Amino acid sequence: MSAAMSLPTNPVPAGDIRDRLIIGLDVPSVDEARALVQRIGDAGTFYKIGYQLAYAGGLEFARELIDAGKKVFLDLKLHDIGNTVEEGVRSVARLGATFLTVHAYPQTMRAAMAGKAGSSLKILAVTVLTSYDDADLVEAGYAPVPAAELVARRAGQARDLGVDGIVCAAPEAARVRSIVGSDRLIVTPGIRPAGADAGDQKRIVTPAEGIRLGANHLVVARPIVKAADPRAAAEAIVRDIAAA
Ligand SMILES: O=c1ccn([C@@H]2O[C@H](COP(=O)(O)O)[C@@H](O)[C@H]2O)c(=O)[nH]1
Repeated sequence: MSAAMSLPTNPVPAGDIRDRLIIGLDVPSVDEARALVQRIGDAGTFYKIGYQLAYAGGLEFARELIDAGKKVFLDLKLHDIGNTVEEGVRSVARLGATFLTVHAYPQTMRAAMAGKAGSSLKILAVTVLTSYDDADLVEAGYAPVPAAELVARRAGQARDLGVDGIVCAAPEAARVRSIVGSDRLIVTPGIRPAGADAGDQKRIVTPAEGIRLGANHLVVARPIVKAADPRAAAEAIVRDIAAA
C-alpha cells in the first residue's frame, strides 16, 4: 500500500500539551468549581462545563474562566428541533467557548453548524454516550446494533456535514479517525487512570491508551474532581499523555 493510501495519521495538536486534557467541572456550584480551578492552578488549561454546573450558574462562570485565559468546553449536548438548536448555538457562540456538544443526529448537527457560522466555536457531535453498551442501545429502542457500528455511522454523517469534531469512546477512536480523517477532532470521555473506578462508564481506557488510539483531547472528571489532590491527579494524567 502506498503512503498516500494509508490511513490518516493522528494529528497532534500544536501548542500546550496540557490542552489535551479537558477537566470536567462536575461539581454542584460555581464556588466549588472556582475553588477546584484554583487548586489545580496551571496544571489545568481546558475545562468542561456540563449539566450539573451549567444549570447552577456555570455559563456565567464560563466567562470568568475564559477571561482568566482558560479554554472552555460547554458540554450541553443539545438536541431539539432545528430552529431551536440553531438559535441556541448562536447564543452559545457569543460566550467565547472553544467547544460545544450536540447529539449526532443529522438535523441537529446541520442546525448547529448554521448557528455557529462566523464564530470560532467548534461543534462536537456526541455519537454514542460512553456509558452505553450494545444492551443499552437495545433498551433505548434501537434495532440490535453494536455501539461501535452506530458510532461509525454517526461519525460519517458528522464528517459529511462538516462538523468540527466527534465525541466517542476511545476504543472506537481509531476507526473514527479512519472515517473522519486528520482534520477533525476526536474527543474521548471514559478515561480512567490505571486502577481508577469506572463508575458508570462502560467503554474505558487509560489516558495513554486514549492518546495512542487517536484522541486529540481526553475528558476526565471524577478521577480529578474527587481526588485528594486534584492538581497532582491532573499532572499525572498530563505526564501519561506526554509519554503515550
Ligand atoms: O459520551 C459521553 C459524553 C460526555 N461525557 C461527559 O464526560 C465526563 C466524564 O466524566 P467522568 O467522571 O470522567 O466519567 C462527564 O461530564 C460526562 O457528562 C461522557 O462521559 N460520555
